[in-house]
Amino acid sequence: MSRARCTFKVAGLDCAVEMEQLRAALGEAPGVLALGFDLIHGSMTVDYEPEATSPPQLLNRIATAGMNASLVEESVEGDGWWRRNGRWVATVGSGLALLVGVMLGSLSPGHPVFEKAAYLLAILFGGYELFPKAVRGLAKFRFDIHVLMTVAVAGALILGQWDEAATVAFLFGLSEALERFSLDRARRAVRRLLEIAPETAEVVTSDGTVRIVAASELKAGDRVHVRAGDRIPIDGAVVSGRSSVDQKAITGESVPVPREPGDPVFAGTVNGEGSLEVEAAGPIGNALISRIIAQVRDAQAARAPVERRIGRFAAIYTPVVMGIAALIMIAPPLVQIAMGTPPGSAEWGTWFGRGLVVLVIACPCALVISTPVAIVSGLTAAARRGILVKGGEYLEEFGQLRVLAFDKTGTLTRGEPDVVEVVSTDGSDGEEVLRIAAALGDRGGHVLGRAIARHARQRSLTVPLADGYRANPGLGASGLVDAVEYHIGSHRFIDEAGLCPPEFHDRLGSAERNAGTAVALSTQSGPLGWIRLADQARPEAARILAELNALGIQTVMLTGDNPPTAAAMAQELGIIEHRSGLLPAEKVTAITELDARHGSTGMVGDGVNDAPALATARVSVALGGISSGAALETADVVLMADDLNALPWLVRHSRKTLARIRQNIGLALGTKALVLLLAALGYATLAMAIAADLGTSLLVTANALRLLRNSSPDRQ
Ligand SMILES: Nc1ncnc2c1ncn2[C@@H]1O[C@H](COP(=O)(O)OP(=O)(O)OP(=O)(O)O)[C@@H](O)[C@H]1O
Ligand SMILES: [Zn+2]
Repeated sequence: MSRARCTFKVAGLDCAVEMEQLRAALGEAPGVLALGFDLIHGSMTVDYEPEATSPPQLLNRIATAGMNASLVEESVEGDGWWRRNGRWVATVGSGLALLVGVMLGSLSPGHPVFEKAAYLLAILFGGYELFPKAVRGLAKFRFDIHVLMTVAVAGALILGQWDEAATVAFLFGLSEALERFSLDRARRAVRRLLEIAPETAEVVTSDGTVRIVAASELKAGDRVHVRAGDRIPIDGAVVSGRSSVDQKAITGESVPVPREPGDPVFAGTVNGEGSLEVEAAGPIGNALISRIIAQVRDAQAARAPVERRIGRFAAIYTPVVMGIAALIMIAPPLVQIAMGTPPGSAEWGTWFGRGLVVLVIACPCALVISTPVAIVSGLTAAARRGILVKGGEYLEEFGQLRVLAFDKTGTLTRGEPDVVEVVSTDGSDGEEVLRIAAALGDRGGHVLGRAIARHARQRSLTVPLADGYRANPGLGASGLVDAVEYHIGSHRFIDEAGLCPPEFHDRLGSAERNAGTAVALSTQSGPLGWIRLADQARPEAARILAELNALGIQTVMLTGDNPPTAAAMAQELGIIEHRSGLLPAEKVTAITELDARHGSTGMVGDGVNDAPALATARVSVALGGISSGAALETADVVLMADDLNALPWLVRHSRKTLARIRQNIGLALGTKALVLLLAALGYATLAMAIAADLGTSLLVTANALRLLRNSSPDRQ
């Protein structure tokens, strides 16, 4: 069981009452081991089992107790030198004792007592964690790895094979130590993300002097001075200065973004050529980088389906092999007896020994440990490239993806449409159409509406206020301006409302064949005109779609936009399949149908209109996690950068992760089969069996950890 500690700053924690409330909320929570309070600084430390809970879950519990807290600090393995190093000390001790035992055994006169004492020491050191675990397992009638290995050690002792028993105990201790080490290594790699944020900050005080403060002490409103070339210590907004900032730490892309007063900046990113003054948005615990790390940690804690499958397999495999071992121990001597050998001279010892070897082979170590290491390494490598994958299951799903559906506006296009034409049915210059459309656009959050409102202001029109705004997702919106009811939306919208007379229908139809999206404006009595807006394809979109196709992934565009616009955009992007005029519910049907026809279908979208379709897809992907907090919370996969570049890498990376897992399973099972064969033929010793297991464990773990290197962020 591992132990971790984190520290929370709790608002209003200054007397015993709050302390008791927190005790009540957290004391009995799963995975919580101990609570500590510091009333002077208003902070609380929680010791917990990282397998059972996580800081975000703890934060939720604190929130349900009605208190507001933020994460200040966490350390993965609890403190204490022994806790971190005890296992290694014991393993080294066991190895040394084993060595002494072997040397004493090879001396010609022999010192049986000292020799046995040395082996006993090796057994105790090697098994100091193993034996108690076995006892606990047995008490619950659970025949796990620990029981297996303990039986093997005890069996060897019964046979008088002290050296074998000591070797088994030592090697098992070593493999457990290595297993923890590799998992910790993969997990800690995430911490390096946090470590990129500086520990101290220069705070500008009200009298203009600069004070050095620990980054963990910063709070909302603090003015922080960031020198040229330094890392930014906190999330916030630039209040003075001009510079460019390298956001690679978060987005994985090192294209500097220009920053000036009003622009947001993030902890851990690197300030460029100019110095900046930044107003902190909140404590470091709420910073984007901290939230990313919390998400990655949660993702690491969740078991991927492939891990569960292997767990289920091991749960069958282990007892089956135990049964075979028992059979090998008893059956051949019984056969000998049946053939007439007197029971006393049947070869009990030989077969007991062979059975023990099989028992050790039953240990599914290599099989069980390699997969979590691969998944955790895979998630971490992705996070280091600015790709947040919310769990091993999505990595697995991405590796098997057949179809990727894309929303159009804001995903394949920039999502910043410009008004290119305003047409009024009364033949005027369309200012009235624009004013009313802008009034409605001001009310809703729709990209097109906002673009119309922006355009009206650029033309210095006064935009009236609209009342009673109602959105009709995927179609349009309605509202009152100066007590008159207006409808704005797609051609389909006014057609279905019966507000599209034939002559207007034809004119609008031919306007729609031009580039862009035409949005019609109408009253209850008929259409007033339309506004055509053009959005540009993202510069990287066509290239990325081609790359995905080359990887064997079919790309589909799903849009609520009208057919001619959609067709033109599809042609420009080289996307083969597209479906247009879809309402949100029809996008859901499209996803279900694609999934049934072609296999695993994922979707990339902005989550506003597409939330139902995104939820239906096997994996949902959101872009621009750095600019939209909502994306960070809802999508299964978040590309922190606001572009599509990470997608092909993620496909290759997920496939690589799955391939590593498959290689590892093959290697582990292959070795086991080989040793089993040798054991059946009587060629394998106990120590050989466990050494093979350890060797395979090492190999597969190293193979899994190699995925971490896949993140070398400079390749684009
Ligand atoms: N609030 C609105 N104001 C104006 N037009 C709207 C509004 N809502 C929907 N529409 C119309 O309905 C069409 C489809 O709606 P919407 O863009 O919301 O769907 P979508 O599927 O998200 O589109 P896309 O695939 O382009 O992102 C738009 O092209 C527009 O003509
Ligand atoms: Zn019409």
